Amino acid sequence: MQDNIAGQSSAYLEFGRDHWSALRDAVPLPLSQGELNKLKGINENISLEEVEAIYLPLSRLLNLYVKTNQRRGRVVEDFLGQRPEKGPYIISVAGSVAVGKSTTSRILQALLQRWPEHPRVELITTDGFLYPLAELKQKQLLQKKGFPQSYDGQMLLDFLKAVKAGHKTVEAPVYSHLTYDRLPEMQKINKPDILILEGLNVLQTAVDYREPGNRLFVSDFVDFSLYVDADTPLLKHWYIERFESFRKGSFTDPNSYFHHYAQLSESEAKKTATKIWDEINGPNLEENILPTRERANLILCKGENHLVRRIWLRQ
Ligand SMILES: Nc1ncnc2c1ncn2[C@@H]1O[C@H](COP(=O)(O)OP(=O)(O)OP(=O)(O)O)[C@@H](O)[C@H]1O
Ligand SMILES: CC(C)(CO)[C@@H](O)C(=O)NCCC(=O)O
Repeated sequence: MQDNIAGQSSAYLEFGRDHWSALRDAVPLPLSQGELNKLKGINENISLEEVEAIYLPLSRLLNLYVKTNQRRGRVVEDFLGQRPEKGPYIISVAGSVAVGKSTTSRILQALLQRWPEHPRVELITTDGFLYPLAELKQKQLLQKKGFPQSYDGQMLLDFLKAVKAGHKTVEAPVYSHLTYDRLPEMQKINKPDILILEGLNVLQTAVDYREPGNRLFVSDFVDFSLYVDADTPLLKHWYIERFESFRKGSFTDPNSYFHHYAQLSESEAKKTATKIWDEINGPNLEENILPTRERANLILCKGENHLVRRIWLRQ
């Protein structure tokens, strides 16, 4: 499946791993020991060789895009004779459940904030814009969690509108994987240089509008979009593997929505995770997420062990 992307669309430049990683030579900033430790803190399974080979060149590419955008902003400023309010450069990260969107985003946040042109990089996930659990239950959408209709699309668009307009502080709702629900506290976005917006739905066009006639999409506010891709059997495997590590870890917390799963045996847990994948996350991937892949500016294709095998960059 992954190897078909370039065949389907000549709009993309294709890079093998070696070609791409050779581009890191031009990254002027080597990672300090403190930064390496910080990256390990994001995810202990991430290999530092992978960070250097894949994510450093990616941060350099994004730095070039952001700088170009900043230069374009200065043209408008010269033309107007004054500096207009300007929101952050927005980078979106899409892909399946369990592909590693949040890990990828956190690595990018750590790498991008090292550049002097954009030291303030904030990150939010669209999970916070899922309807609260009680509302999902009432709308009978619990089995459709993560599908387009399970998000408050208008709230997400209102948030992006305010951020892009350069408002000083904008609040976003926060989701907890532990309670499976929105948290009472909000996350404050304080006019960063870059905002990374991560979620299943960031390339989708089908959102639930309160205002008829409002045809804006998330992508209208996004400056650069990434899609993290992997073959479906691998994604299912990663989902089941993560469920298993939750069973031993966070599900043992009595506050966990899935606390009852902590009692399951390993084989029962595998069966449960397989069922959730086959009934919810797998169909959502096929119907709503994968069809958006070729809208992205850049596609990162992962293979075994989350190692990136190929990169496609829209020309
Ligand atoms: N680069 C990586 N190297 C090694 N393991 C990784 C990497 N990226 C993600 N993982 C692992 O893959 C699993 C899924 O990662 P993550 O939680 O980041 O995915 P996600 O796409 O944000 O998921 P969700 O949509 O459910 O929030 C986790 O177990 C994580 O530890
Ligand atoms: C919160 C989402 C939708 C996306 O991260 C996902 O993790 C989820 O909860 N999916 C529903 C089925 C499940 O529990 O995995």
